[in-house]
Amino acid sequence: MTRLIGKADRSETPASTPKPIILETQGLTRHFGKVTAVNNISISVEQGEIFGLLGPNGAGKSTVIKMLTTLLPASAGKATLAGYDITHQSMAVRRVIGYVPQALSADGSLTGYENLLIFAKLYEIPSKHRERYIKEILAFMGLADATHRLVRNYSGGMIRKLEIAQSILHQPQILFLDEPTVGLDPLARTQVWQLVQKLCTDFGTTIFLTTHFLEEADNLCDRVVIMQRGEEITKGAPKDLKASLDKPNATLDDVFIHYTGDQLVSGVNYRDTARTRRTAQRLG
Ligand SMILES: Nc1ncnc2c1ncn2[C@@H]1O[C@H](COP(=O)(O)OP(=O)(O)OP(=O)(O)O)[C@@H](O)[C@H]1O
Repeated sequence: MTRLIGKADRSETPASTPKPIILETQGLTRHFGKVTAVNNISISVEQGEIFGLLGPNGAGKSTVIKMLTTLLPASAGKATLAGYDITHQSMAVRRVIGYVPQALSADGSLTGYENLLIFAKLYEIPSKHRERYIKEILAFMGLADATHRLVRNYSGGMIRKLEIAQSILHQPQILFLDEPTVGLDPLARTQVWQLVQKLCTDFGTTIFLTTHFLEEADNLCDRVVIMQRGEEITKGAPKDLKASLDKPNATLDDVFIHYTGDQLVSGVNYRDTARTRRTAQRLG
């Protein structure tokens, strides 16, 4: 695929070279009435990084993503993406981001091609380029054979890939993925993660994701933030967070439990939620 953002192979950049900050928040806060969903979050994400937002149900992860994607106004604080302010330059922010929400965003009554055509029009891709771009992106996603099949006949993993295709058609610099592997079987989950990694390593796309699957966050993410009840609990590279526990062979699960206490949230604990979501059928 030739159109995605110019190659910025992370392996070519010496580890010590500081990379530009592409996303930065300062004191980002959101209230819903008396509920403080997100409280004073300050994070910075480097260009080309895979950054993970982790936390139990209700921690505030989706609310952070919704503010950063300009779907929800912040109650306080600020954030910039690729230099654009989410409050004062929301249209510019929307042009440089892609967003795959938790909820299903593909239309089952249309083919994969037709779904992408809608997004191509929304992104104002010139009509003479649309067919080529769509075919390129479907091939990149491994969906070329399913181009003209109705999406209702796709597997959950194929739909997720199509949704990612929709969100990167306009070559965003930053891709937001809210729980991208919920409800997928292990094979489909692995395929989605490989795709995410490929986007990042081959094309320099910055990935900002939320997940309940800590093992995957551990394998994929350059850095993570753990949130609980709207607050930032800890952040860092998974290997540094694990090393900080002073426990042999510590996992990111251990880190999570250490910092959050695996406390009950809305009557369901983290482990139950992760288990439930693992078996959930996204498409019913
Ligand atoms: N539109 C809303 N109105 C009122 N309260 C809301 C709204 N959206 C979120 N909240 C509350 O804000 C808090 C954070 O919710 P949020 O969905 O951001 O958490 P989350 O970490 O994404 O959870 P999950 O993992 O279940 O998706 C919760 O207490 C939630 O009930």
